[in-house]
Amino acid sequence: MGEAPAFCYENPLKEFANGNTLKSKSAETAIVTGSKKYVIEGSDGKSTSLGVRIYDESTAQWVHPVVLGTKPRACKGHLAVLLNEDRILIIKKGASPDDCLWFLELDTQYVRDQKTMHGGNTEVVAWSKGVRGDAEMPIVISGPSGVGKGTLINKLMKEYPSMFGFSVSHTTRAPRVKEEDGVHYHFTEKSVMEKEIKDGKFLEYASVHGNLYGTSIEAVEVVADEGKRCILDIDVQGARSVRQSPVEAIFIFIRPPSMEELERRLRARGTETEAQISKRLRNAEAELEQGISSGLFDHILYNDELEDCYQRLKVILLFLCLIIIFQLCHVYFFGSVKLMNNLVTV
Ligand SMILES: Nc1ncnc2c1ncn2[C@@H]1O[C@H](COP(=O)(O)OP(=O)(O)OP(=O)(O)O)[C@@H](O)[C@H]1O
Ligand SMILES: Nc1nc2c(ncn2[C@@H]2O[C@H](COP(=O)(O)O)[C@@H](O)[C@H]2O)c(=O)[nH]1
Repeated sequence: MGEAPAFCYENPLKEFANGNTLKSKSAETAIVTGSKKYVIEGSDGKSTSLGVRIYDESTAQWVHPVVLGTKPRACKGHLAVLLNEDRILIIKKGASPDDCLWFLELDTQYVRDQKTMHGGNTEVVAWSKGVRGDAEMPIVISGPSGVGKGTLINKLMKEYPSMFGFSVSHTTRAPRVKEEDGVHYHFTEKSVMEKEIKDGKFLEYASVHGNLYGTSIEAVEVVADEGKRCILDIDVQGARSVRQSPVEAIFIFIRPPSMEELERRLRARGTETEAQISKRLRNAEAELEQGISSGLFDHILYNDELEDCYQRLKVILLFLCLIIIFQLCHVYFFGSVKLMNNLVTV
């Protein structure tokens, strides 16, 4: 299960075992790795979330890092365990099952990429939620523009409104007639979105057909908080970014029966100018190439007859539900040990 806590001001395990409320001093834990001591600040009665500061022994300085991701809500106390030298597992005291496990990422690929984006010399850490069972695994749906992703997703949401939730992306493109802000997209100014990307608010983003599109961490969490499985409609670049992120997801690529049919659908939709249609069709060729042959996707679906394709999509999703039921049965019959193993190896 990883390493023992490297350093704690008090013994939080003892406190947890006694069921005592932790005193304010013990609401902080510290983990030492290399020359750095990561102090996780618990509730001081004022802050609403857990804080992080770093003591760098090589410079004898305290540093306040850039903290990415949604911060865990403050709690009565917590236990911190260093895992694989690259992240700290936080177990919150008195939190609900879906809020009790968190990771503070110190040196994961994602954090290293973000450090580079911040110029290389800035300390960066990232929070990610620890409870990530299959039940919450998002579904990423990609495919060229006009292939029918939105149509398939709409059918799914209509048939299973309490099971699936749509991740509302941000985009800098102009709204189409009938598109609503906050429902179809969060329509955003480029400068605002660029700032939010820099602040680490996005799980992924990409420049698609000349505009910026991105999935905010909040958009995915809103759906997860509703207890629904999140559906992301994103391009292939975005799918690749999600693959490289700590988020585990199921990746589905939708392909058209032919380029001629794709063009027919795009024109029939009537939402793009001639120049935009040409651009989208040009990009479609590369997207199809990457979608089919990169090994990025778990499933590739032909959207020829809409109803057939929809049924095949449902078979994939139904299979996932069976796995979840199997896992729940496992937890029910064999206790929580297996569940804990899963959680810490996420
Ligand atoms: N199997 C199908 N057969 C015929 N027409 C289809 C099929 N699937 C979708 N369409 C139609 O094709 C058009 C494009 O579909 P849709 O808007 O869902 O594509 P999309 O992949 O979401 O595009 P974008 O990536 O640009 O958002 C729509 O007019 C839709 O009704
Ligand atoms: N990487 C991302 N791609 C996204 C996101 N939201 C939508 N998209 C993709 O953009 C194109 C064009 O969409 P349209 O609404 O302008 O037709 C399409 O392929 C979408 O899948 C996102 O958040 N990230």
